[in-house]
Formats: sequence, C-alpha cells, structure tokens
Amino acid sequence: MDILIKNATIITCNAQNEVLKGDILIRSGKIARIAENIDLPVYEASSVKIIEGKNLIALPGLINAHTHCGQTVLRSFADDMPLYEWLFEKIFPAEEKLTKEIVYFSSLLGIAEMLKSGTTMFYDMYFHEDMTAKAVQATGIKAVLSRGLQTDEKESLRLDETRELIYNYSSDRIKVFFGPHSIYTCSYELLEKVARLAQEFKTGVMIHLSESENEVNTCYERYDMSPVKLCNQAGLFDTVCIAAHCVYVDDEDIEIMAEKDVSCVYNPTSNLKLGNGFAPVYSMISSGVNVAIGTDSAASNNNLNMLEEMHIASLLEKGVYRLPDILNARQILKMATANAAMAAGINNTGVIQEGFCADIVLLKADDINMLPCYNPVSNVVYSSNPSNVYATIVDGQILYMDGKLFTVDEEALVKEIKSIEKYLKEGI
Ligand SMILES: CSC[C@H]1O[C@@H](n2cnc3c(O)ncnc32)[C@H](O)[C@@H]1O
Ligand SMILES: [Zn+2]
Repeated sequence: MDILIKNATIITCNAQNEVLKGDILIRSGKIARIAENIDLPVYEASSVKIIEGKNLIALPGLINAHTHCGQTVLRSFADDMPLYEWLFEKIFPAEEKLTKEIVYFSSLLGIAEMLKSGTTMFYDMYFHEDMTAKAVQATGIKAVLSRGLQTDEKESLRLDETRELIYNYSSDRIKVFFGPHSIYTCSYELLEKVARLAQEFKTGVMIHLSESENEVNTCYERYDMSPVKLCNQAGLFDTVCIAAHCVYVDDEDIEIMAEKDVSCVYNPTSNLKLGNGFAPVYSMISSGVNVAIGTDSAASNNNLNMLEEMHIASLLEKGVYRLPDILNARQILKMATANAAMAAGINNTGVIQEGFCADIVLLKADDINMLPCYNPVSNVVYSSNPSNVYATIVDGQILYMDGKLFTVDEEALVKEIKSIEKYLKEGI
C-alpha cells in the first residue's frame, strides 16, 4: 500500500543537510514526492495509508555497516576479555555448535532487534550465511551479506558458498560481497584470490582490518608492512572495500584508504569493550576517507542498537581528540545513513530524496526524553533510544510500527531462542 506521511519533521541527510517540515508520499516502495503539503485526489485517498507525522521525525533508515547477525545467540556468552582470547578461546569453539537452524533463528533475533531500533539495512559476515539470507528475505529488511572466509582445509568450500550466495540470493534487497575475515586468518594468497574474484563477480569485499595492536604487530613480523598496505598490495582495494574497525591506522594507511576509496566502519562499542581502543575517525574523515558506523555483533557489543552506537561514536571522538566540535550530530547521522550506503556502492538509499527507496524511520518527537526539541538532529543522535522508534519502513513496507513487528512472530522467536540457549548451555 502506498503511504502518505503528513506534517513530519524530515531530516533528509542529503548533500545540503536539509531539515524540512512537510509531507512524504511513498509510491511503489519509492519516495515519490516530498513537499510542504501533498493533497491526494479523492479517488486515491482510500488506497493510501495516511500517517499523521505532526509529532514525528522522519529520517533515512539506519544502516548497520558491520555486524554478524548469526552470532546474536552468543550475546553475553563471553564478556570482559581481549579480542584474541574472546575470539580464539571462547567464540570460535562455541561457533562449532551453531547449526544452520540456529544461525537462522539467531539472524531473525538480530533482525528483530535492528528493526525495532530503526535499522533498515545491515552489512554482515558469518557462516551459514544462506540462513541469514533466508531471514532477510522473510523479514523484508535489506542486507549486504558475506560468507566469512579463512585459510584452512575448508577454504575453497567457503569460496563456493560465496558463489552460491551470489547466484541464489542477490536481489534488489540483498547484495553479496566476499568476506575475508582478516589478514591474520587468511593467507596472502587467499586475499589475492578474493581480490580477483570480487572483480570477476563485479562485487565488493568486507574485512576486519587493523582492529588490534596485536594484529598490526604480527602483520609487521610476518610481512614487514601494515595490514592496510598488505591488503592494498593484495589488490583488495581495487574493488569496493569496506574495512571494519581501522583502529590502528597510521597517516600513510589513511592516505592509501582515501586514495583507494576504502570505506572504514567505525565500531566504537566493540572496540572499547574488547579493549582495542578507538579509531582515529576524525583524522580519517579529514583526509577524505568515507566512514560508516557498525555495532559489530551482539557477542561483542552487546546489542545491535544503532541509535546508541551513533551516540557513543560521537562522544568517543570528541573526548579522545578533546575537541567538542568534531563529529557533530549531522555528521554522525550521515555516517549511519548516506555514508554507509555509499560504502557498499548503493546509490538509491540512505537519503530521504525523491526517487530513492522508501527506507525510512519515524521517531516519536514528543516522548519525554525527546523534549524539548531545539534541534531534531541532536535529539536523534544524543537523546533517542529504541522506545522512540514509531515505525521502520523498508522499500515502502511497514515492517515495524507502534511496538509490533509485522514480519516476525516475536512470541515464537522468543521460544526458539530460549531453547537454543538451553542447548548451547548444555553443550558448551
Ligand atoms: C568467519 S565468519 C565471521 C567471524 O568473525 C568473528 N568475529 C566477530 N566479531 C569479530 C571481531 O570484532 N573481530 C574479529 N572477528 C570477529 C565471528 O565470531 C565469526 O567467526
Ligand atoms: Zn566483526
């Protein structure tokens, strides 16, 4: 059904950073018109859903640019430890127990959480990624998916799975990238191979890059260069490349990333929680690097709430650089919307603009924690929380409204997750 949102405060995230007051007409999944007042002809009025937006803020759907949705069932499974201990001693062994069915329900759980907190698209790397793709199809959210790749005896099997994902699931709502996990789990030869394949399949790459000091030190020991230089040399930057983390990048790395159009995904909570530090985002942006924002997974964050992630992203950089005027609310919101779409080479979402996909979030502007409102963008970034989300709309479909998910049976999902929790508690 087409939708007319009336009298809303519209944060466009367009190039002019316009904030408007007015109406948005959604037709056939696209933003058909934005105007101060849109009157529908009488014969059309009954077939259009009208949403009174007087007390609503409309913004582009948030894009979680780095997560592992299939890992949501490992929320609170391993906390308060450094990355390598967390990953190699706790997470990798636990992941051995995750069946296809578990990854499906885990993905549903993650998607439900994201829809409830205003996310309309997410970029993901995991195994059994076909199950995440099925959960994406079932719920109506959008995603850029990748099968995580590593070097071991199953390396070529995983590449085959990526090809299958591309053939079976690529659509208007799903893009498939190659997902080399990191420079410490992939051989140099695999990185080179992935670079060639991504070009052959005309797609992109997502990788964990320069996340910890350990990663950088071992990279220098093994290859005598930084992880960024290694990826560049392997050809990974000759295609669309999304680099998650980039905590330990120096000026030369940043220069390479800017020149090669490599996008960074800033995951402040995960970086803080795993004790890795903070990414020099302000320096990257000042050098022309495109930066988006991600939550990483519920096993390292421990939530998939992009509203919270935007808030922390802004505060952390201000504090670290001791510059309160950097990464202002407008910039942060752009990172979580337009910049994220740009990172994956997607040019029809991330902005509220005529002709673009109707991927829109409506926030309640009259909730107690959102008042008063001298600046709606500030209130979104610094004050909002998921309880303020009124509706999450993807391609013009209302997937969440007024506390109800329309494509997820929440009660059944809760039951499934509790039984998975029981099984994992017994088995691990
Ligand atoms: C091989 S599928 C993806 C793989 O990545 C793991 N993972 C999740 N978060 C992180 C992180 O912050 N750094 C490195 N690896 C991470 C996840 O557990 C999967 O095994
Ligand atoms: Zn990650």
